[in-house]
Amino acid sequence: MNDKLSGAARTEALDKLQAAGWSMVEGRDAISKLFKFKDFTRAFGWMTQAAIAAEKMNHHPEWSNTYNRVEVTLTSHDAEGLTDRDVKLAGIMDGLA
Ligand SMILES: C[C@H](O)[C@H](O)[C@H]1CNC2=NC(N)=NC(=O)C2=N1
Repeated sequence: MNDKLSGAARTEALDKLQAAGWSMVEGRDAISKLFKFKDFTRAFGWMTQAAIAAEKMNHHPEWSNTYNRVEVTLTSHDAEGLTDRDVKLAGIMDGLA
């Protein structure tokens, strides 16, 4: 699928994501954010909700969890870069946190 973000739409989307704590991944067209929770139960509960939302969108995060922290990377593998799907999933994840 070739729906990679570009031009003004990309700049605007990345500005908003950066203001929300997301940053560009070095060497990849991807964004990442470290989510921190009170404890493991909160972290895993959030992951469960985010996983259900991701599955509904058929758009899946790269992520890892250690105790109360979840490191998330988003990119669109089929487009080999950032798309609206990443922006949407990032917004959902922020809303659930
Ligand atoms: C076959 C299936 O539709 C694809 O593999 C989907 C599933 N989830 C996905 N998630 C992400 N992040 N990128 C993709 O390109 C992607 N593709």
